[in-house]
Amino acid sequence: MELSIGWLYPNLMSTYGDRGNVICLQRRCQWRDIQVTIVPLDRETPSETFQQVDIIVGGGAQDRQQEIVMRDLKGEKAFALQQTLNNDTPGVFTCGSPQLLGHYYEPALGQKIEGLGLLDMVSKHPGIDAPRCIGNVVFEITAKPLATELETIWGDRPIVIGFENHGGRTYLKTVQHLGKVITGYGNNGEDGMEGAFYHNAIATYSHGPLLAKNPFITDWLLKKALENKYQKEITLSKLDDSLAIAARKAMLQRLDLSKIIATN
Ligand SMILES: NC(=O)CC[C@H](N)C(=O)O
Repeated sequence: MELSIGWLYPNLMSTYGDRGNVICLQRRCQWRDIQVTIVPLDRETPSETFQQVDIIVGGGAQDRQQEIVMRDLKGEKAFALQQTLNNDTPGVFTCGSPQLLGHYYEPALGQKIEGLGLLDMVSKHPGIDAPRCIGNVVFEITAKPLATELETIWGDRPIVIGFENHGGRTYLKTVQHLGKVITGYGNNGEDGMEGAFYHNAIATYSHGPLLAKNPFITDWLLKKALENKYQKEITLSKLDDSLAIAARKAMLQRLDLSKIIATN
């Protein structure tokens, strides 16, 4: 079997280590003898390519880079990306990239950046004096049917452990939340909710990188992508996740959560 991973604007949207998500997907494919190609979806890339990949990964970026990306991601490319996500292609979008999938992002300085409007939500930076939302974040995925699917893969509650670093605050309208915050800020530090879930697209504020600390999300993305591509049910072989599990335990202990959450 083979998969292609589309990586949105690798040069402009890799400020926060989210390249690690691409590496995790690649490695977990290679360990299972699944051929994998990484396809940069960049300024030089023709719009058709945005529709030819099996998984999409979008990372975090600074406000200035988000503006450059949105200028490029207009018209045909925007349409192609919308089609891809509406056709249930799985994707993981972190921090700056979900802000661009919503209606708009208002930075602290400069003009409002119009987004794709695919996710019914808006993001605003409260101003240069407002504190950034920085730190370790733990949340439980509650979005349907994702939560149940993840629990089946992981054999445990889908508790996500990550790291957030954002000035923007996101407010959801009709789109489903990804999960409920256990510790950290989440979407806006006010409503206790984190991320968004749309078709098979996971939008989150969590870096980490997300997929290294939460291998069950990596496997869910791969399973969905293979099932879409080969039109049959896929059961992925188990991998040795003992290092990731040890890292998760250490972090829960550090955050004084190990008594409340017994997780893999
Ligand atoms: N980590 C990020 O991607 C940051 C996104 C955005 N520029 C913000 O500060 O809100």
